Amino acid sequence: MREQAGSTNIIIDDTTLRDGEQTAGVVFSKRDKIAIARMLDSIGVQELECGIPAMGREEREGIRALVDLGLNARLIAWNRALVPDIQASIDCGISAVDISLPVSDIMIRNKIRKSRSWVREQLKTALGFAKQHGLYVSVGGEDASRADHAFLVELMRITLQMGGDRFRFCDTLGILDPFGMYDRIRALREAVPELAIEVHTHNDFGMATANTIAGIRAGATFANTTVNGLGERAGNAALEEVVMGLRHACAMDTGIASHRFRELSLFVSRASRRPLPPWKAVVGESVFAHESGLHTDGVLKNPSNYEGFDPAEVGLSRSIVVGKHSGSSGLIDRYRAMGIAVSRSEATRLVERVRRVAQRTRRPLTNEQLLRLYDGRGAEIPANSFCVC
Ligand SMILES: CC(=O)SCCNC(=O)CCNC(=O)[C@H](O)C(C)(C)COP(=O)(O)OP(=O)(O)OC[C@H]1O[C@@H](n2cnc3c(N)ncnc32)[C@H](O)[C@@H]1OP(=O)(O)O
Ligand SMILES: O=C(O)CCC(=O)C(=O)O
Repeated sequence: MREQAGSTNIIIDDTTLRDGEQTAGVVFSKRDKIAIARMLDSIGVQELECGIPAMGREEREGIRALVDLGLNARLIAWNRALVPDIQASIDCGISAVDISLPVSDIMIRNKIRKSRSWVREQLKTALGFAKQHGLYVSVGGEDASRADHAFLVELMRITLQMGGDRFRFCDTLGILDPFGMYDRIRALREAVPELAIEVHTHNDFGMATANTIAGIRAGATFANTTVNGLGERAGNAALEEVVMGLRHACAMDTGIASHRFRELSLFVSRASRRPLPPWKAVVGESVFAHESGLHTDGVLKNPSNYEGFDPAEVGLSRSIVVGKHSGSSGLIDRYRAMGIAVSRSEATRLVERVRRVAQRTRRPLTNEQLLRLYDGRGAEIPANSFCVC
């Protein structure tokens, strides 16, 4: 198992407890929030966006309970650029805040119905208040991907001058592609190299993870993620995908211990009541299941033929499925696991029968079915006796 590639200065700010819970219809119990925060902390996630104090008493109590855990991870709370919101964060014992402002003309005009100068002044007021209270501040540029570059640079310079700690570039609608993301972040890095950039992406076109990684490659050092990619509409960039993608596609290690990803994903899936698809990248139960004859043969000879990383790295294990697309190598291996030695010529004969059964039942075969085929009783198997594997 390889947990540590060259380690980097990338900070994962996981927002499962904020944007993840904004998934329409999702509500975490206080107990689940605590358990999720503890798990994320224990695997080394450096920062948790943990909620929105302005939502009221119950949310504040939940945030306070997280503060009281004394985690290693920094807790950061989301706020509008309003002094009372920030005061509510302070009242929860929070020492780091995201101060969010819509920054595109579309949202400035049509959502908050204000002007660029209002945004500028409101940023100064809110950031000034937060800094007077000694808070760590990420300034959130909502809808930054549709904003004017020069205006973003102006806001970043205000942030820097007033002691803000970083700027969050949000692709709020998930409309960028990785090339666009790379160019936007690169240009902002070059314009204001002294201010750290955080990337927050959405998955509306299935590009959230790719866009996050593109942002990191362009120089962002903070990345927002959510477990299982929960989040508004099509969700955010998935923690497990970003961490494993950075590690294996970019040789950048976040230092996060990935071997509990499957356990974490199952927990969040249950807590959010959002099922985890078997094919879910990185953590789905089937992502290391091999059926196709040529793949199975390759994997059995050496797993690296068809696996981008060792399943143990994320707490999964490999399985060989016998079904319609199987070949003799996979079948021999499966019978061997059942304690039965099958020759290649026997396997070739059996493959034909396996295919017929799988075609009829439209499912992989169970050990019991394979035993019956081996004993020559396959034709007796009634279709309705087959279980789903
Ligand atoms: C892109 C994102 O994910 S941002 C995070 C979004 N998350 C949420 O909305 C979940 C939690 N939200 C809530 O509980 C509520 O919306 C609250 C507590 C924040 C605000 O509730 P309410 O006061 O009832 O107002 P409502 O929900 O209608 O919010 C709209 C108001 O916020 C203002 N607003 C929106 N964003 C901002 C901002 N970043 N800074 C300042 N004001 C803002 C709007 O202009 C509007 O004010 P107006 O009525 O004067 O035009
Ligand atoms: O911090 C912000 O500005 C908003 C973050 C967000 O959830 C978004 O823009 O999608």
